[in-house]
Amino acid sequence: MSLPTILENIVARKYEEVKENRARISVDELQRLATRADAPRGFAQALRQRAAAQQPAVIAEVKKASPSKGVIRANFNPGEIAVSYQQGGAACLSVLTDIDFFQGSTEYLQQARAACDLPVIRKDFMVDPYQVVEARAMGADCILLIVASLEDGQMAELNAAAVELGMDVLVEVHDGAELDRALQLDTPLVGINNRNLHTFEVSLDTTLQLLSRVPADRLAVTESGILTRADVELMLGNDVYGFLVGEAFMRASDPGAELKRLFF
Ligand SMILES: O=P(O)(O)OC[C@@H](O)[C@@H](O)c1c[nH]c2ccccc12
Repeated sequence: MSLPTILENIVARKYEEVKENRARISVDELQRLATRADAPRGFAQALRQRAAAQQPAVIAEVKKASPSKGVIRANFNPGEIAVSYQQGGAACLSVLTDIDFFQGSTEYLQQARAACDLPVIRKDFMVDPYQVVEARAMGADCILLIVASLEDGQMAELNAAAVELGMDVLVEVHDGAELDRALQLDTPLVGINNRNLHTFEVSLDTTLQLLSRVPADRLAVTESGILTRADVELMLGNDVYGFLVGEAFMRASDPGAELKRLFF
């Protein structure tokens, strides 16, 4: 028997976390909070607008740490980072809310979103509809669904829950079999993760190889490992306009200035 991968460890812990949270706040209470939350900002729409104009549509990530890299940014103020990203030309934000593996938090998402006008994706490992309601209650405009960690039925259920609450869905794949499953969902945003979440290996070829199989009515978002201007040009040269970038920005003293330097 092989050892569990990091993704399997994270997902196993997620089911526990959902149980703990449900014991603290009932789903009915969360639903009430979701009803009162600030109206969703159009996440997919913001990306599509840029891509239609053949401009980079950048989802800029607010990420303090990761399991593969440890602490990425010590001087971490989500509100300041959000403002800087907006000034640098980001279309949307991504905020890690996972506590145990990414040192993220709900508060970080709330602080980042309150500091700017950009739509925000809750970057976490969604396994239960409870987390989708939780996402809207904290103000999220979009959720991430990672195909590698979900059954088809679960994916459909989580997608429906998000749409019901007015949120968009970014469905993430890293190989052809996962892409086939992702395309069964009626969602406009397909993320191609260049980082294999089982092994942490990063290769931009992942995007280039899967790209031709993404239908024209979906927006492909290349995720992870975009570090240089050459990486950006490689993607734009292949008509990839959607980007999800964290580390390259988080390691710069001024994240938004680095965004502008790499993309504009
Ligand atoms: O920091 P990077 O290499 O630019 O990557 C950002 C983003 O793609 C990455 O954080 C990510 C993509 N999919 C995820 C799923 C869970 C956690 C994190 C991620």
